[in-house]
Amino acid sequence: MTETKTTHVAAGILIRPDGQFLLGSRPEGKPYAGWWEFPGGKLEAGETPLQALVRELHEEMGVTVSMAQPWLVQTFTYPHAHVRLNFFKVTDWQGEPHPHEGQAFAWQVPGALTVDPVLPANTPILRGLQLPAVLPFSNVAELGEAAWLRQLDLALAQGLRWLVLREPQLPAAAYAGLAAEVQARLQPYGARLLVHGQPQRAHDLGAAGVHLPARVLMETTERPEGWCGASVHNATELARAAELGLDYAVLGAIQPTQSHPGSATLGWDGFAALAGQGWPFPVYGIGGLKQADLAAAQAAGAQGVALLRAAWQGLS
Ligand SMILES: Nc1nc2c([nH]c(=O)n2[C@@H]2O[C@H](COP(=O)(O)OP(=O)(O)OP(=O)(O)O)[C@@H](O)[C@H]2O)c(=O)[nH]1
Ligand SMILES: [Mg+2]
Repeated sequence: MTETKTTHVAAGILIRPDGQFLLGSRPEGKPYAGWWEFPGGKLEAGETPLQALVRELHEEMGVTVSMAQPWLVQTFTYPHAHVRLNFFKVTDWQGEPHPHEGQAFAWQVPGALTVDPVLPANTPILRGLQLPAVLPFSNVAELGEAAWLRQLDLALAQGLRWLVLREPQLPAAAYAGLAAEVQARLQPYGARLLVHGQPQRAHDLGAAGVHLPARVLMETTERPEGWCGASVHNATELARAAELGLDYAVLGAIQPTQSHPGSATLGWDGFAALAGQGWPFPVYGIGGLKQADLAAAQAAGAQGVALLRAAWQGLS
């Protein structure tokens, strides 16, 4: 039997207040020289990922990390190594990046890279960086179509760029008609529609992607095309989402909700225990949340909050 040795790596995503993040080119003489990566390197014996991150960023570019949050964990098999990459979001540091190893640096806008190629293991990370902090779910069921579309227009003008169209009460034809209305509104903003339900439905409606209910997630065996996330409630469902290589998961319920009365709730402690297990995608909290819960969510390790009723309140 052959045993695959795992190389543990820590890498830092330096994020400026304007949202741009830093990539560096790999120096000559290393595998994948010239490819773009997040600065970082291998853990030394006895080091934690955070300790390795702090050391590597200092060695490679003279930056002193003062604030770093563990973000995604990605495993990947290269011809030269099987790597386990611990990515951190670095939001505060001292010193300007200096190329101590002859590398080049480039600040990049999420979703609009100007450099290539990027190391193949980083593709999901670059997708994750495009996801919003607040993921809105539609609420036609409660507001009615006309009133909700008015709120959607306001939200788009205020920056909404992602939408999960979840209306399980609508028959297929009515859902398709609504999706077309919504697409026409999102398109001028370059906003993305995620259809709720089966992957085939998203394909037929020409949406940017699909949001799988947990039941559909558990019967899905191949990663759907386009953007794909899922609703999850436990470690088993999170593990399935990871196997499929999904872009995000929405984990809940955090608090009791009107849309799912009587469901079990996790609270932020329960959320943190599940979401903190080193998933390769960002995890949102959902269930009875408001915009004002964003800080608590992120403190619990969340990408942000998925909002249903609260996404459409207080807009004017
Ligand atoms: N630093 C870094 N390494 C990455 C990224 N993505 C990725 O697949 N890797 C892989 O992780 C491994 C470790 O990276 P490294 O070569 O930077 O290690 P290091 O700085 O300790 O260098 P060394 O080899 O001189 O000790 C490499 O196999 C590299 O291909 C990334 O974004 N940043
Ligand atoms: Mg390195």
